[in-house]
Amino acid sequence: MAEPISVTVITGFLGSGKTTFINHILTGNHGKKIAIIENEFGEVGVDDGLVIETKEEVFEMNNGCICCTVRGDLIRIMHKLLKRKNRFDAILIETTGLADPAPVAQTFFVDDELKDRVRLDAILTVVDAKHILKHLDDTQIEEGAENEAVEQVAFADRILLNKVDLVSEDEKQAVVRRIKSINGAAEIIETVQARADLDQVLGIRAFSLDRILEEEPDFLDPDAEHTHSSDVTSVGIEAEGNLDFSKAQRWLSTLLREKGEDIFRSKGILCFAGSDDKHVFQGVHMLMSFSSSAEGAGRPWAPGETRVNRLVFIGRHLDRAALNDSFRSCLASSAAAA
Ligand SMILES: Nc1nc2c(ncn2[C@@H]2O[C@H](COP(=O)(O)OP(=O)(O)OP(=O)(O)O)[C@@H](O)[C@H]2O)c(=O)[nH]1
Repeated sequence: MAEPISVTVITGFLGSGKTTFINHILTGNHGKKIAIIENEFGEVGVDDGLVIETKEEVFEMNNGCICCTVRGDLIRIMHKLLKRKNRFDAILIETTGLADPAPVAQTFFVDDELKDRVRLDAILTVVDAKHILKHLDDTQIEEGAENEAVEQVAFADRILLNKVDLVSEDEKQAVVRRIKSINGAAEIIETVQARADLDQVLGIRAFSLDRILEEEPDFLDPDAEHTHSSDVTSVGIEAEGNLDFSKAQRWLSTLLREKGEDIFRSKGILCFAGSDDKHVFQGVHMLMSFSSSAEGAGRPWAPGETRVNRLVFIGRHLDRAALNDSFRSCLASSAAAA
């Protein structure tokens, strides 16, 4: 029988740098044929426009959460990939920032076909050095629900301590201590823009079933209970039309300055009046940035592609009507723009 295909599960809280990491791998010199399975949280998917275009194949699963409702889809995609004549050397699975990696990993041990033909190489957890403590110590999570940021660190075989450019040495050491208190076994790799040495993250044979069973004795029980906190929700906006750049920038910077504690993650693909480029907006709590396809961010508009603004806000206490209204008031052609 052929050598099992290596699967890497990439997890990490909202905005930690998972897509950045995937892009780093895709542009790296690994000589492997890689398939990517992506699962994004939020009513409107944006990541398909943010993963850079390469010859690799990307499969999206955006109809629910990979660790709960769409595990059947994951199994179906995996079976399909295994049937391919020209096989993949490796499969990367990017989970949503709110996923528990354990049920995803379990899939490869309880499905009879996958068990024999796939080898879970590692669970890699990307950690945002600036924001992780806020989420590990989140006191607002509903009773009975899991803190997914803690689960993601606990289940990691290797941790990418990312965004070390945003913290001081003391802050970084505090994060390292906290990570080690949750998971003393995982090696920690410090990164900026998730630029880890590929030999340290792919084909590392780091996943250990024994360690996981120690951590979670019912890991192999397909009926094990698993409850997400339901107060973190998303508001998606999908609309044609050109935005006025200054208005949109003012709107988003004010919004994140005032509500960035509760808005964990925001991102979007935007159309601006007077520009043919695709523009990318990225927000993680109060930090935000704009970039464009002309600068290499995201894929440029394809010929004939309908230009649609797609934004998603993920967090607590989101005001859907206010977000939609303020978006509309930034349209260059709207009455409010006059
Ligand atoms: N300063 C800094 N920013 C980073 C670094 N790595 C990623 N970012 C930025 O952080 C933002 C989020 O990165 P993504 O890679 O989209 O994060 P993600 O984990 O895929 O996010 P979601 O899956 O949407 O939750 C983007 O604006 C990135 O450019 C880093 O090392 N330093």
